Amino acid sequence: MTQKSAARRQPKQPAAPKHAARQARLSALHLVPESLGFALDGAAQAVGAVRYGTALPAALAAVNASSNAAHAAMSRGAVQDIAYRTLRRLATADWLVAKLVRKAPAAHVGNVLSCALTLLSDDADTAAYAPFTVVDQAVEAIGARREFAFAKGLVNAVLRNFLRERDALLNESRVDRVARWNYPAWWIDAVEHAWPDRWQDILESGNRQGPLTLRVNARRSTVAAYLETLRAHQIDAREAGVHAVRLATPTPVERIPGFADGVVSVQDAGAQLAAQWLGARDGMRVLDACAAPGGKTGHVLELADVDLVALESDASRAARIGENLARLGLKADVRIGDAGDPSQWHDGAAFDRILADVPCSASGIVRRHPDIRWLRRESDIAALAAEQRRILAALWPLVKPGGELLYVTCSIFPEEGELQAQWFGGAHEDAVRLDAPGQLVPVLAREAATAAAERPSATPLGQRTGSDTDHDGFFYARFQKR
Ligand SMILES: C[S@@+](CC[C@H](N)C(=O)[O-])C[C@H]1O[C@@H](n2cnc3c(N)ncnc32)[C@H](O)[C@@H]1O
Repeated sequence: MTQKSAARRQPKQPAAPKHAARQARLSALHLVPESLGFALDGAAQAVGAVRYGTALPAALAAVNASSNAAHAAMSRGAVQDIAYRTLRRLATADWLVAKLVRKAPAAHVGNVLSCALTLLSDDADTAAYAPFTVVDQAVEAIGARREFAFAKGLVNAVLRNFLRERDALLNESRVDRVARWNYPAWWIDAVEHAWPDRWQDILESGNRQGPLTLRVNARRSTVAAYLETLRAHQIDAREAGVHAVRLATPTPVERIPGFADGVVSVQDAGAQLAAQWLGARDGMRVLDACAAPGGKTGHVLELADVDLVALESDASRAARIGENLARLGLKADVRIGDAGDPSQWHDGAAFDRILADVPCSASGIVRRHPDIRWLRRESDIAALAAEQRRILAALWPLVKPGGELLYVTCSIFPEEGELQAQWFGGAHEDAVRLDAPGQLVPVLAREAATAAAERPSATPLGQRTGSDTDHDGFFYARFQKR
């Protein structure tokens, strides 16, 4: 491949690149499981599966399941890290592949190239591997698959050519809007339309790795006491909300003091506002209408002794509610059913509080789930908005007079946020809209001061929300029934 021939090809868009035309079954892999080559091969398989519509956690589980248990244990962390990095920069990587390879390569070869190019695009201070190691191991990874061994020379040449012109190529890729921002074009347009003053920061923050935030179980400890515990374990952390503590460096949960015993749970600071704003008090009857895996259910139960029904439509996900509550030593009445059809599961008794954490695009949590942007379609947003309305309309009659419903989405699209709240208020004469956090958008550090000023300073319970702003994107609206 020559410079000239590379220049002849136009870069392509990422969602369904030609090199992902068909996902082939792979031959046996002969590589050392601790090697970067083994991890690149696994990450390439996971990225390939995401291109075909599989969610990244399921794709990674399938990759691990395809190795023997010992090999999977050795490579799991590196495979995951490379797959996450690549999906955050998939459009840039695909642009580079299209630019540097004359004829679209086989799907697996293209995916190995995308993973390797992502690692080589990292700045020196954040790069996980030395460039020569990445090139060498990508070639090894391709050579270790019998059916792709012919492409070793191609992979070697593409990666070396990239390194020779790295900065110029990366600069050139930024001219392409999709390659620059690493989201589908419709997503970029939607964020720009909704947030004309801060769309670039929102997109950029979605490409950073989210922090690890913990929720301190109010029945077991306090933020101040738990920070002391962390200090004693030499773990650097800071307060990030009323019950929230953020670790300076993400740490596996097995190494987090008290996690196994339910002293803390992993939960984003933005998600922790749900239980606070729901304001459930001892003795109340509460419905968590879309409950799995039970993150917010656990928080509500940590804050008050309530009679809580945890509803979930997906039986396999519902099982996780029980697992999470067991770790916390808490109990709920878990029911399987459609929140939009109470006749399936409702016993007729009304609720003082309903938490409606409805299914949504998850556009607010892309920094933790970089696959979401590539899995969603533009048409999903209208379909999800219709589903959210169906669920809200069905839940409202179950709220007691004087009771409250808290509507929550982890979305930054107004169609799933403020526009839904306005529709709900207009469609329900007996609904009074109360104070609530409204739309929280994930922001970069330099925007944090502005965002802190915009945030409400107190919850309805008079608690501080904390001045922290490094949270995922959420929307909150609260309604009281007259
Ligand atoms: C945003 S997640 C909930 C997260 C959960 N509240 C937490 O904090 O851990 C939405 C959940 O709603 C479930 N769901 C989707 N449609 C539903 C429906 N019609 N009725 C009940 N649950 C539904 C999904 O399976 C998913 O588990």
